Amino acid sequence: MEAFQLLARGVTFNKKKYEADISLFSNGQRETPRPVASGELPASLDFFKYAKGGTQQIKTSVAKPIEASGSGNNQQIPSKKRKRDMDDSDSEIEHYPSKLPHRVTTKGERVPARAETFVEMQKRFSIAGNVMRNLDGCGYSEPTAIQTVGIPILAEGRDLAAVSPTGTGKTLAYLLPIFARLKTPVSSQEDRPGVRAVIVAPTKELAGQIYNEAQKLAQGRKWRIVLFSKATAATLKDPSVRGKVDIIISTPMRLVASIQAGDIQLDRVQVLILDEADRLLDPEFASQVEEIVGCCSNPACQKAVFSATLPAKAEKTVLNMMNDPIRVVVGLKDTPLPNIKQSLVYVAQPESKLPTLIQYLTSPLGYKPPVIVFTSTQARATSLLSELLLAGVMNAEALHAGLTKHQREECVKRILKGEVWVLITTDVLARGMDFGGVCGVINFDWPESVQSYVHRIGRTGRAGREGTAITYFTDEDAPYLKSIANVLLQSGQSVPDWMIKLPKPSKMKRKQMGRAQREQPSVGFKGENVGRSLALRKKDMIAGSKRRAEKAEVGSEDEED
Ligand SMILES: Nc1ncnc2c1ncn2[C@@H]1O[C@H](COP(=O)(O)OP(=O)(O)OP(=O)(O)O)[C@@H](O)[C@H]1O
Repeated sequence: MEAFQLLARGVTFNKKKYEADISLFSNGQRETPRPVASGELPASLDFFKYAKGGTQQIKTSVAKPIEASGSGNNQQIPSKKRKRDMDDSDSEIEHYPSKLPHRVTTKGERVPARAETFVEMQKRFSIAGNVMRNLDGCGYSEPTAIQTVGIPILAEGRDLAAVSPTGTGKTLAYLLPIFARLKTPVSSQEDRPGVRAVIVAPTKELAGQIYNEAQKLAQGRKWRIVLFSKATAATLKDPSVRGKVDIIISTPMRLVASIQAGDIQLDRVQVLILDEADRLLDPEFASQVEEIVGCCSNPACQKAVFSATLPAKAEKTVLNMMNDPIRVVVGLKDTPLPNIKQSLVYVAQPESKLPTLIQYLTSPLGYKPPVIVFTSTQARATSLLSELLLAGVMNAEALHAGLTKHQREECVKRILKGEVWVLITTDVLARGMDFGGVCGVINFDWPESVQSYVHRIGRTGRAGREGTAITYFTDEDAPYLKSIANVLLQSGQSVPDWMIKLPKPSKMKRKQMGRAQREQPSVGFKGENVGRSLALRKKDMIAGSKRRAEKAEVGSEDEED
């Protein structure tokens, strides 16, 4: 069957009409890789001989949505885990906005009372009328769980470490209190204290998205919100310009470059937010973030961190930076919401991933666009795009850190306009990005960590919508299955018994796996193996794309960050 798929690549073929002929290639048996979440242990994976012991499914019940009254059911969670989280908590509440039940655990001294509606928040925290109208304009009628709890905490000036699943509205949970705390735009104040709030995010794309959200809320008033780039950083060198800035949104590297050049001071910052905090504490960013935190030297500076995942070590670090903090966890840590239907698909060999994906994307039954496909490296994203285009997959694009700023921005615009059906990317887009209505995520390459898995699949199933997440795994990935299988189990999905019984890979093995993922060769057969005419088409396509990239380059002003 695979041979048939390879030979037929790039050819439009009515598979339904010639079903009988196709079946000749499959030797009467379909070898199509299949989801194993509900299946048996593939013989080649039975390293530990679990198959004999049966492949009984573990099935935890999926949380039932609770009624708007808010009385009711907890998400079903393994009892051991539930106990651990409850021991942690000072209070436990449930919330239901966006159609999903959420269990909320808070820990800390004198936790401010939650606010059930935006109107209640306006009354308690004197939120400006225009911000309320803008909320309405965005279609936000009731707060999500993290908003009901997080907004009062921040609006009352407390430090906060918040963990809430992907797509549950964390951005608004910190933007709204910033506007409440800053009260009036700096331009209407006499002393022009400048830069009063700083939001740090790990990628330019995410910083840009937060900026757009902040602008939507700020409409109608003279808030000065700056998305930090080389160009804006240059204009802020002038103290009279800087003095009029309310909020800066930046990646760590860009902000630190300005701090080190003496072009910006953060000593009057009143609110510092670290979005995707655990990522910001990775070695790549940690020293820069430390420097930013150190420069926000105002003793009254309020600090808050947000993420869908916060491993224990990162949590300890952030809590140490804070003053009398409150910790909030919505749902279970590191656990996707049950509205994302997850499956693990066994594909045996790395070479089988491509035909499996092509079959999925060209199936006569169709798939629901748009989908996001994650690869482990930029080179694999680029080569996978070439292969998909050759196979006739429509409206596919690749977006990764190897593109210029202009190319990345243009691609994001096309995604937001709905012009991209298949977006191939790397972990650069795994966190925070909110492309409304993404129907599915495909992990073409195995994610390097549980956190990466949770954030990748969180690009779908946002704001209470449904989504699907498919993860391919090969024989080589099998030793790392257990941790992801546990995530599925914890979020209420079916997982075969043998997966849970697999031994946990050591730290050393996990490191090796990360290296192996990054060292994978390009995807596909590099032209010469798929026939001369296809190779020529591929060459033309690459030349065309280079020409377009060069053309785009002319218009681009700032390629850094
Ligand atoms: N109160 C609300 N009512 C309806 N939709 C909302 C509300 N708050 C936020 N949203 C929408 O929910 C979506 C997800 O929000 P957001 O991007 O802030 O999620 P997040 O929790 O930060 O996710 P991630 O962990 O992936 O960064 C956005 O499209 C946003 O517009």
